[in-house]
Amino acid sequence: MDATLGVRARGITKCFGDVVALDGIDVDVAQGQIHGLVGPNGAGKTTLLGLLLGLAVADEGRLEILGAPVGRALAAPDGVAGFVDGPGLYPSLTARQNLAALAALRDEGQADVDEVLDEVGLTDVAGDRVRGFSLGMRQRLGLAAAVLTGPRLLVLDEPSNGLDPAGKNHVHSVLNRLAAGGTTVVLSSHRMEDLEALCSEVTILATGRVVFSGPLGKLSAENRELDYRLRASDAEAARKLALDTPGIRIVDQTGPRQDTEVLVVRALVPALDELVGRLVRAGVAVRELAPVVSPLEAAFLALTEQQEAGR
Ligand SMILES: Nc1ncnc2c1ncn2[C@@H]1O[C@H](COP(=O)(O)OP(=O)(O)OP(=O)(O)O)[C@@H](O)[C@H]1O
Repeated sequence: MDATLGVRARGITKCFGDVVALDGIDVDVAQGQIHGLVGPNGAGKTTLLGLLLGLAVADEGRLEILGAPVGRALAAPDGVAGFVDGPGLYPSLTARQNLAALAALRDEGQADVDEVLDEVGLTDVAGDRVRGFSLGMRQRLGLAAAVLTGPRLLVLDEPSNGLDPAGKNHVHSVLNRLAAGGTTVVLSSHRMEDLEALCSEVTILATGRVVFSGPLGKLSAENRELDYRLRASDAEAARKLALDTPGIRIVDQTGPRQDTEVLVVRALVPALDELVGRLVRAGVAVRELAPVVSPLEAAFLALTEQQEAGR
């Protein structure tokens, strides 16, 4: 057992009849880390989160949570909170009443309820019945309910679903605060930009197997060519310099939103650095330079394509 890990999974397999939802997966999540689960639909993310929440038991393998082995009982392990398939809330109660009921069960005070409502940005609607809440408001209230239990492992399935930008900021700041205080967070998402903003490590799942697990930096640092959007002060001069720079290829833009002021170049980072140097020396200003898809999304697509090709 490793007490420094929030989650340690070894050889975890979970089947539903003939469907192998998880196929012998290994995952480590350090305590106090925000860890993202990524993968195509049906990859096994929710199944894994369900095992962490004690909603199901693995068929094979060993799962340790917060340093303790998980038994065969269907119950949330001590210190674990969260939700899969949306939070369980009482629709006929108000947001405050939902949390107050939970706080009463745990002998928490009303002050905690108001504080956590404020933290998720629901103070203004605290007196409204949950029945009328949008998906994003429910997600935030579900997070508030989980936070109220003072979890040491927080497990969230698609917590960003339905969130507007303000809601997303609230959720991110709650998760960052919890992690800074030592809470381990494991969450799934299809939104790469959220994962990149929040997570230090990710696990990519495809058809029940781990395709990658580790720091985001390791994914971006891998020797992979990416497509970059380049907007320069002189588009024609930039195009000529790009054509002359070894290791740079110009990619035709497709789709209805072609922008003649923007060049899309495919390159490894050193060739891109060389091109930027040449642009600057030629007096061409670089106004925008960013990957067309993020390194996580590119790695995710490449890894899952590789796996599909190998099947
Ligand atoms: N209760 C269940 N009964 C039968 N099959 C299930 C059950 N739960 C999950 N599965 C199957 O297990 C596989 C993994 O599903 P899971 O929900 O874990 O994937 P996911 O990565 O969360 O997908 P999504 O991104 O669509 O939420 C899928 O093939 C799914 O159909």
